[in-house]
Amino acid sequence: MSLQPCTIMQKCISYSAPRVAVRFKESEMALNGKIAVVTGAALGIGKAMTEILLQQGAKVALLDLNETAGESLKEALDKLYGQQRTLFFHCSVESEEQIKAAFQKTVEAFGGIDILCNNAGILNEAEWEKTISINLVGVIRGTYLALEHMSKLSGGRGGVIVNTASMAGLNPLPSCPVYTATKHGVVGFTRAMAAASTASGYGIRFNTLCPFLVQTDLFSCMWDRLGQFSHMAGEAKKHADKGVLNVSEVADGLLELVTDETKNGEALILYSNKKKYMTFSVLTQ
Ligand SMILES: NC(=O)C1=CN([C@@H]2O[C@H](COP(=O)(O)OP(=O)(O)OC[C@H]3O[C@@H](n4cnc5c(N)ncnc54)[C@H](O)[C@@H]3O)[C@@H](O)[C@H]2O)C=CC1
Ligand SMILES: CCCCC/C=C\C=C\C(=O)C/C=C\C/C=C\CCCC(=O)O
Repeated sequence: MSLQPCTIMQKCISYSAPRVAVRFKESEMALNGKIAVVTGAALGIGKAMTEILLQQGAKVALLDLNETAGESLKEALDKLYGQQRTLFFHCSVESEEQIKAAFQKTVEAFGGIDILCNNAGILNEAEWEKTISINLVGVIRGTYLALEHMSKLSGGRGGVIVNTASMAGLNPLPSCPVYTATKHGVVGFTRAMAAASTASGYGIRFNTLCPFLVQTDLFSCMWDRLGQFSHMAGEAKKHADKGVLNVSEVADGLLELVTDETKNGEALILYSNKKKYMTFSVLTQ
């Protein structure tokens, strides 16, 4: 697989139409009547998550900082699924106010929230504070605000929250220490929330997706985002040789975590053509 600098790659990226909508009969759709929110929904993994949730019958609120890409995706999805199936909100996960407003409008339009995918993330070792703010603080903020609508303790129906971490949430990526720290944080936060939910009766399951490399802009553009670690860019080639996932493989992983009601506090590791659940050892005294 060849890796290319961001500028060239962006010219190569063309809009790929969402997968065909009418693949399933209504009775076969696992998420009929469910309401989902996806952050970072306009491109890459979030876009594929949105598509699979729609294919399975859910209504989806798309939240993204990129207004142009978000609105153009909404327009394409309207043609396939009808205008009533999706909402788009121009929203940064760094803004408490914007997330709050997006959740509130979703509940008013669709009648609740059953599924939250905290997916928005960046890789930028040069802007490391922003990386922490989006990748980790954004996930915590989204989760806490969603609890107000989803938790059975506050009148919600319960549901499932899936946070996009990474293999870098389980193993170190030496060229990206801050990205690694944020993704370890997401895995730890999610596991703790899963246990808190069980202990407190939120009625919400919490899981993480931990993909290896995925063919998206984040991956293609990492060349100029490594900051003081840019001399380690060759590491990418070594990793890429082990295989790169496509976004629909990650979306399939999401569907498994959303639909399998036995999964809570799990980290689903996704490699190209294979997947497995992380086994965590628990320290006892
Ligand atoms: N591409 C990869 O190799 C891997 C990516 N991941 C994770 O998957 C998630 C999605 O990444 P990709 O789809 O690859 O990236 P991407 O760059 O293709 O898409 C990210 C989306 O998030 C949006 N976004 C960025 N900052 C935002 C903010 N502050 N508020 C709202 N939306 C924002 C972008 O506008 C974009 O639509 C990230 O959390 C990333 O860390 C995990 C493992 C591997
Ligand atoms: C040179 C830097 C490579 C950067 C690659 C670009 C994007 C990566 C995004 C990720 O989320 C990373 C995903 C997987 C790799 C993480 C850990 C590597 C573990 C190494 C191993 O176990 O083989």
